[in-house]
Amino acid sequence: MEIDKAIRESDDRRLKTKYNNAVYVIQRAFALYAFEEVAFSFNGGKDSTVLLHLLRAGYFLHKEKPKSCNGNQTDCEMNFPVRTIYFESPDAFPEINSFTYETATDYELQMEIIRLDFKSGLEALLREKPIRAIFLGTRIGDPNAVGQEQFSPSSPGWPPFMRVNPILDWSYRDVWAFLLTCKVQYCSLYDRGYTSIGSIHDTRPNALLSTIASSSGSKENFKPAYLLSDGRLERAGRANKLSPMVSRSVPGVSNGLKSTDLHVSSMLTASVIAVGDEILFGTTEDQLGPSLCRKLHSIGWTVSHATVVRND
Ligand SMILES: Cc1cc2nc3c(=O)[nH]c(=O)nc-3n(C[C@H](O)[C@H](O)[C@H](O)COP(=O)(O)O)c2cc1C
Ligand SMILES: Nc1ncnc2c1ncn2[C@@H]1O[C@H](COP(=O)(O)OP(=O)(O)OP(=O)(O)O)[C@@H](O)[C@H]1O
Repeated sequence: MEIDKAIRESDDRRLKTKYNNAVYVIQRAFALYAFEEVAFSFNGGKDSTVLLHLLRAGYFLHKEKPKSCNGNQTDCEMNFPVRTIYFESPDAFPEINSFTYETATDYELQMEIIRLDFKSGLEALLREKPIRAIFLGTRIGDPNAVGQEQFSPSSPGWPPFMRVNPILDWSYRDVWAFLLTCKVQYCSLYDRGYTSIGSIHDTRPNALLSTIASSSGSKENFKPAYLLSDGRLERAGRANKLSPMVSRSVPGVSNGLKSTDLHVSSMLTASVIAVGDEILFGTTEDQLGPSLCRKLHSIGWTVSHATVVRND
């Protein structure tokens, strides 16, 4: 199995630990549920691409290799029998759609396309199929990961199934370390500065990866997603990270990117307050404030005030 080999040969110890733990969770799920009772929720995003390869590795390690292969079975020859579900939306990027379809063909995934919202789609699926557990590429830091564990029952009001989150504890860096170490394909948008991908209306390249100052007037280019140094800012290009009040004011027009930009730049204003007698005494220089201002500016915020106040 190429993935397993690539990780074993890597000298990234942290990645090895993350990989082993994720594969352990996958094998636990395969031991708890029959293959026809599990599904893999795949949307062509970077996290679900990682999960696809982990699942194939976990499945391969879980199953005994057929004797006739003499251990020489290649990845392409390995049939992966887990049902794959993709909630296809008319608002998805064409690059995401084509990557999802191409990957399903390349890895012979039994992919079902669902053209309903998540909840209704899952209700319909569970009425028809004996599914009890669904693998997701959810990670800590995703807004919907709050309160979740590696095995978390679906929320109240949702159809009943177990959410299995093998990469819940993976960081942004871990995701890219895995994709680059294993040399697997990922959606081309990530090479154009997109770091987390929602719909065409609410997602744009991450400004922290811009190669030019926004004021210079020349065409803006973006570095690849794996060069983002602070993974906590991976959702900086997604408008729905904004407060509900700000998000609601973004109209759902077909070319929503421009109007989102307008709202982001006109509505996101910050004041930076440094607290410290030592700064006011002049014995310490405030280094955090200026660096925070630079960071906020680089992701499109306006800083209206920067102040130093006393400890009390
Ligand atoms: C297979 C699947 C199961 C889900 N189960 C739940 C759930 O139990 N409770 C819930 O609030 N949201 C559930 N969701 C919605 C996700 O929490 C989330 O909104 C979605 O993955 C989009 O994430 P994003 O905003 O990071 O793109 C589920 C989504 C999928 C695809
Ligand atoms: N449209 C969808 N169809 C199927 N599964 C989905 C869909 N949207 C989200 N999911 C599931 O939810 C997980 C978390 O979604 P999320 O958007 O955070 O990650 P991602 O799309 O894999 O990567 P990125 O954060 O770069 O967009 C996915 O990995 C996938 O398992």
